[in-house]
Amino acid sequence: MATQSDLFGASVDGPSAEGGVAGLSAWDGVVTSGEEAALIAAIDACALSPFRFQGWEGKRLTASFGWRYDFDTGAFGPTEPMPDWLLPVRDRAAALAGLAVDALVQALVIRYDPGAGIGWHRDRPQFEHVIGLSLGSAATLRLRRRTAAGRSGFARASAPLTPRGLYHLTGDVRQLWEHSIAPGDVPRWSITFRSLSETGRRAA
Ligand SMILES: O=C(O)CCC(=O)C(=O)O
Ligand SMILES: [Fe+2]
Repeated sequence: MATQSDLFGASVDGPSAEGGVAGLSAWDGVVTSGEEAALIAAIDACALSPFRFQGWEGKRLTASFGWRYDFDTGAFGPTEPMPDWLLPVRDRAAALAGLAVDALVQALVIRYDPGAGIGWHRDRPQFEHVIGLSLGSAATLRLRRRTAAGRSGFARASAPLTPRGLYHLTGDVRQLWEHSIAPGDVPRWSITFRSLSETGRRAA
């Protein structure tokens, strides 16, 4: 049975400690261990390529379905449709987040080999809701938000990502906070579903 923890058990340091991190929810045990193994095998069977950003190549391996934002060129547009094996998890993700299934038009699959992580960022404004499923191993979603105090001031928070668990980023955590995952020493896989924002729909 999936359980939801509002605020995700996030621990927050600094100025926004009382407020927590609005917009962050998570559910444990959203897929079974058998489903997890099948999803990992399906991701590994995708044509994964290293994440590229303006000529720089990252260590994580990715493939996009439905819609694609190319960080190398800034191009945004439709791509290969979501494969059938992603649809049951997409439907579960949408139901838990309270969204229509057809709202989640993008899926990004990622494999993080040991030493691969994801640096500080906010997801592209062409997307709205962000829902991530973690597979294979635990990780920590690190969060930071610039404070009024000055250029180097950040409020920081973190939330545990459990394997087979799902997290949803909307509202403040999506719009105001940046997130990152430190490189691990064991592999981790993730599937991130996203809806289009008004900006994304206009660009489509
Ligand atoms: O692997 C994850 O759960 C995070 C992925 C992520 O932040 C992204 O692709 O924007
Ligand atoms: Fe992200």
